Amino acid sequence: MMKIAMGNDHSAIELKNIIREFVEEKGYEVIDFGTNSTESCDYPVYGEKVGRAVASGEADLGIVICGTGVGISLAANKVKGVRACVCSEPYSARLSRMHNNSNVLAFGARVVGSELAKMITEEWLNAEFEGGRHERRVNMLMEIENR
Ligand SMILES: O=C[C@H](O)[C@H](O)[C@H](O)COP(=O)(O)O
Repeated sequence: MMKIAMGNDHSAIELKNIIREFVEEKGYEVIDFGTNSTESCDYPVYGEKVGRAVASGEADLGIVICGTGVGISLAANKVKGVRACVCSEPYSARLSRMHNNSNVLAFGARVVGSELAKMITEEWLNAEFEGGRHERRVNMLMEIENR
């Protein structure tokens, strides 16, 4: 069973729970790194947790949610091996896997509604990396981490 690491800040608990259920219904196992408290917290903590879970192989993919998706995706992207992207619509979400082999999806709980978030998630999960010319470019991206 494929494992999805999920993380969010205080702004995104409700949406995280909706997406968690949606993803579980599709047959994925979710590792929930929180937060599950409505108390104000700091998104870098949860973005890093999800990034490390994906980079280490503990999870196959990750989904992170904060107010805009920006801060928590920046945090996940600081972890070596992570390619996180903020997507507010399904087309970019799909192409981020097909061309960029993204391994963490981010969106904003204050930006997208729950139905749009489900569509974004579904397109992303169903897409596959195309390889070919994109493989060279993704390898170039990852080489930046070694310089
Ligand atoms: O990129 C950052 C996120 O959107 C945060 O969710 C946001 O900055 C939190 O804002 P506040 O502390 O005002 O709820």
